[in-house]
Amino acid sequence: MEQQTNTANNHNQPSPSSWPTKAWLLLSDVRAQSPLIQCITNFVSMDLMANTLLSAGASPAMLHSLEELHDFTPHCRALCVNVGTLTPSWLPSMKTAAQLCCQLGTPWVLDPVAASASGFRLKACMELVELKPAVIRGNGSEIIALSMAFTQPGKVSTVKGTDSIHESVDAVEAAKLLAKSSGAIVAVSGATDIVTDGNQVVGAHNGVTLMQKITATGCSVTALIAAFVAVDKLHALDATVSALAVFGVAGELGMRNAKGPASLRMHLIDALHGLDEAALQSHVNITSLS
Ligand SMILES: Nc1ncnc2c1ncn2[C@@H]1O[C@H](COP(=O)(O)OP(=O)(O)O)[C@@H](O)[C@H]1O
Ligand SMILES: Cc1ncsc1CCOP(=O)(O)O
Ligand SMILES: [Mg+2]
Repeated sequence: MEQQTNTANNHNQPSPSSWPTKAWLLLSDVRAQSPLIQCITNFVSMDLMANTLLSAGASPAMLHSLEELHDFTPHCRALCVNVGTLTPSWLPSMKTAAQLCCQLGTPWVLDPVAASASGFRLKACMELVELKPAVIRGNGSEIIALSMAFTQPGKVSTVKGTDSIHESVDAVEAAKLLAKSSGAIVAVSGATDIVTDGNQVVGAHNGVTLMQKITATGCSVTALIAAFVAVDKLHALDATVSALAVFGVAGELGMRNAKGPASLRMHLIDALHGLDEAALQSHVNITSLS
């Protein structure tokens, strides 16, 4: 039986001065509870995503076989679904796991990688959104493409591939529309990470530019969001903002020792593992944008 204490749940909507405390309490809860997080993700991201979850204190499991879901998924505290290397044979597993989570009240998080790169992928992402993710996290181009698919049927916003051709701030209105039409918290990563429930908009200003040059940092922060939502599922917006800020702070601290993307990847994981309250109090930079 996993420990269910949740110190962060005792806090109301954070004021700007209490965001670092909120982030610290949620990270502490992840470390104390070590929630089991199922990840159905792309081949590129499996390693970094699992190591991100482990270094934050969560317990990752990369299971995607349809045959295992009914036994395994009910034991998870959250699910992360990522369509990065989507094939028709994987989609039923993603949908079944998401449906199981909905039935069980388990939060699940969607990463719509390269959402409009193909008609197949966009349709799959839309079908997954219908299965009520607690959070959708993408880069600017992905959120604009997915939002447009729901709000302007027939129009397709192009994506280059998995990297964004938009700034996150250019996707604020699209994120709000997607949040309203889906009921999910929507997060747009970038220089400023933007999080919205459709009304309130919060910005997390942590991170370093070089994080864009490490593949699967976006995928990994989506999984970290799943871990934070697992320990505070009634406050998914706060959990999402906190996870993005914590990952960004780990990037900032890791950058002190990094010589380039490869060593940043290593030092970011080390920094995430070693994060303490003092580091979060001095580095977390979250503001209201609404
Ligand atoms: N210009 C930037 N400055 C600081 N952090 C950034 C910047 N761009 C991306 N990041 C961070 O890198 C991580 C991955 O984001 P992003 O590159 O937007 O996702 P994706 O890999 O899905 O395209 C996030 O934690 C985000 O905050
Ligand atoms: C390069 C690539 N191709 C398919 S999935 C993937 C990884 C994308 O990771 P991220 O969205 O975190 O950059
Ligand atoms: Mg991505």
